[in-house]
Parts: sequence; structure tokens; C-alpha cells
Amino acid sequence: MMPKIAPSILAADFNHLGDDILMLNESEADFIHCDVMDGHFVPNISFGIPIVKQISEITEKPLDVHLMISNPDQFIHEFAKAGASWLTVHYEACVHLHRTVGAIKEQGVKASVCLNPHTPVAVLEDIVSELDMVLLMSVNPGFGGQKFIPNTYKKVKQLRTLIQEKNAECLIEVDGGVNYDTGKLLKEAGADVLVAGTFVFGSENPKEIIQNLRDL
Ligand SMILES: O=C(CO)[C@H](O)[C@H](O)COP(=O)(O)O
Ligand SMILES: [Fe+2]
Repeated sequence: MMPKIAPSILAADFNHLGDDILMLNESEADFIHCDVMDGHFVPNISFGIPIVKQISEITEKPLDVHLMISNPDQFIHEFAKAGASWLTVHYEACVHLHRTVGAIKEQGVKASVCLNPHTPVAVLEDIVSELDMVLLMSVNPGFGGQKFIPNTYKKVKQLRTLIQEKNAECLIEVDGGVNYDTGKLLKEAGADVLVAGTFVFGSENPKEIIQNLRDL
């Protein structure tokens, strides 16, 4: 199956963000990945609710919002109202993960949980059946343009096995350091959605990169 592609606008030119969103409307992108960072859960600050809302006003693509924030429960309603179609919270940021996942679904938004590179897939055993997607970080969250961590391939395979064992219907998304080489191996390992920031927006022709990633 063709992987879905979620360009991360963290690597877009924020002086021309509107143009980049309109360009993505014309592309084969499946989602727009929005990286929200709070300077507390991760050592960087990106953007928040107002920017997500403005993107939602001009995009034709579902917004895949990756919350790298402490205490995400506090903001679920606001991000849903701002136009998120998917909300991803970090396992490491949630004390009552089952409650948080329920709160996302109550908003009519698809629920996704993210694991940092050091967090084993096994922690999802009792929640995976409730999820629409799992996001595996293939870099430490906080910055774009980092080097892919190869241990991720093993985690994709372990997650695929867990999803099958539990009869769950849950997509596997991978985020960080995705390019043609890592993307191909991720697809072979069983990934459904590839996030790509630097590789897409660092290129002269982002639409072609998106198309090629889909066709890997
Ligand atoms: O969540 C993220 C960083 O925390 C980004 O989505 C990720 O890093 C994508 O960027 P790149 O493709 O440049 O590695
Ligand atoms: Fe991300």
C-alpha cells in the first residue's frame, strides 16, 4: 500500500506560510502535520492555536496536529475548535492517557498517541485498540532536520504485530528524518503515514518530493 504523506510545516517559510499551505492544496499530501511545541515538554517553542486556526481556514487537507506539550488535556477542546482533524498527544506527557484519548474522541477528532524514541511499543498494549493512530518519533522531539534513529524500523514492526494481535484499526505514523532512503525502509517495515518536514520544504520542488515519497 502507498504510504500517506504528511508534510510538516515546521520546515516551511513562515514569512510565506499561506503560500505554502496553498501549494500543499495542489499537492498529493494526505495531511498537513502541525508541530506544536511549548518550551516545556520539548526544548523549543513553535506555534499554537491561532496559527492552526488560520491554516485550517485555507487548507483543503486534514490537519494532523502533533502536540509536544505538557498537560495536553488543557488544550484539546481549543485545538479541536481550531480545526484539528487528528490530535496526537505524547505518552510521556499524559498521566491519565486513557482519559485523554477519550477526551479527544469526544470532540469528534481522531485520537493518536506518540512515543519518544526511548519509549517501548509495549506500553501501548492496553490502549492501542482505542487509537486511530500511533506516532513513532524517529528523532528526539523538538527540532526539525535531525538524523533518523534506525531503531525505529524495529518499533514499526513491533507495533504492526501488536495491532494485529489486538485486532486494532490504527495507523502507524513515523516522524523525523524521513527522506527517500528512510521512507522506503519505513514503508517496508509497515508504516502507513510518513511525516516529512526538511526533506519537503528544503527542496526546490516540494510537490515532486511529496509525490515521490508516496510512490516509494
Ligand atoms: O515533530 C517533529 C520534531 O519534533 C517534526 O515533525 C519532525 O522533526 C519533522 O521534521 P524533519 O522531517 O525535518 O525531521
Ligand atoms: Fe511532528
